[in-house]
Amino acid sequence: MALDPSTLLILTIALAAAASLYLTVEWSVVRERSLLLWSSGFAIITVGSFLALLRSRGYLLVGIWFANGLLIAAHACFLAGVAGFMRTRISRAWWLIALLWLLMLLLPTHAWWSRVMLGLQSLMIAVLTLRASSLLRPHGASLSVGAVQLRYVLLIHGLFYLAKAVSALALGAVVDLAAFGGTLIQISLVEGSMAVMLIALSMTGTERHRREERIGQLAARDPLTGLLNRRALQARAPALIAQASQAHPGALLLIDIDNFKQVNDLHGHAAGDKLLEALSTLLREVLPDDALAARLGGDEFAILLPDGRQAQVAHIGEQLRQAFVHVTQTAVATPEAVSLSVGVSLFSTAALDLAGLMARADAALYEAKRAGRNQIVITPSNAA
Ligand SMILES: Nc1nc2c(ncn2[C@@H]2O[C@H](COP(=O)(O)OP(=O)(O)OP(=O)(O)O)[C@@H](O)[C@H]2O)c(=O)[nH]1
Repeated sequence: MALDPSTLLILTIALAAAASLYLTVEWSVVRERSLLLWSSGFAIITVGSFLALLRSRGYLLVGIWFANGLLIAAHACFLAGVAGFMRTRISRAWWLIALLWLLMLLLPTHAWWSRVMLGLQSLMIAVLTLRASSLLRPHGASLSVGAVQLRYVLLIHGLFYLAKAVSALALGAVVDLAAFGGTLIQISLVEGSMAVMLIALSMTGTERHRREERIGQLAARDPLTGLLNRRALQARAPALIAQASQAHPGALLLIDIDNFKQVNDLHGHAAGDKLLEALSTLLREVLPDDALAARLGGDEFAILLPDGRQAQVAHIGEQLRQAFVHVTQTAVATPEAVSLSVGVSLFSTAALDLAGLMARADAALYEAKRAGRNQIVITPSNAA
């Protein structure tokens, strides 16, 4: 079936313009540079397809190959956008493509050059697209669904252009780029309109997902210390508590700064804030990676340890207590020592939930305060 190139071009113009507009609106909300680059790519495709449509009807506005060249520029924008999205820099050598692009515009008009133009153009687009797809490989961090979709859509699109370059240059296919003649060009027009739609769809998903992830992360954190907040601890604690067994007990530590009010009263709120930050830094240094550390509010912190053997917990508590006293002694002068009181609740079953463990740790903390502060009181698990 012979497909009407004009119809396909009009379809591509409409889809690319819609994609460009859609991504611009998305950019106006998210303000991510990659969205603007991708939107520019689609705007360039819109202009290129429009110029190609005019050329096919005999209106040659800017050089015979300019419209095809624009497709290379559009894919360069896609690559730059992907690099921005992945927070990576691409080599300056990619600017050579721009140079090659300009040189290609000087190719003669003769039909034979039509094949050369299509081959070189397809090769450049394939290289740009496959590079963009390879940048989207997850490096340690997992990618969102949108980003994975984009990676595969770009991979297939790039491979298609590679096959197109080979067929244009090596096979004896009929290629009349200027008049959109030949099966290869017709297939390419169909692939083009499909690719516009799929690439744009996966691009819009990528940044939105990242933004939602960022909002989720912010909502889970205490703004001053960056530790988990109470709500996030409540959400994550059940999974950790459920792991506890006689062989692998866990522990909940409640930490409260002693005489913290004196720091605020004598040295100002900012000095108090600095001390809270210093304690959170200590927690990050001393605690194992699998621990959950949260600021519950004011000068009160909670820690859930998956390794809750008594000796291990006592060691961590003691490390924190000593290191904190050292910090306060050198940083703030107060009538009474600013130190840490720690109440611990050990657990070897999931019999108690977070609230139950908190109540026990709170009782132990109260004991520590009553016994003169600056100490750790541990409630063993068999007291549950
Ligand atoms: N700088 C600062 N202070 C805070 C913040 N949130 C609460 N506070 C203050 O923390 C202090 C908590 O004091 P308390 O725990 O009641 O008293 P304390 O002096 O620590 O006494 P003990 O706990 O009994 O040893 C109060 O002065 C609050 O105003 C905060 O985000 N920053």
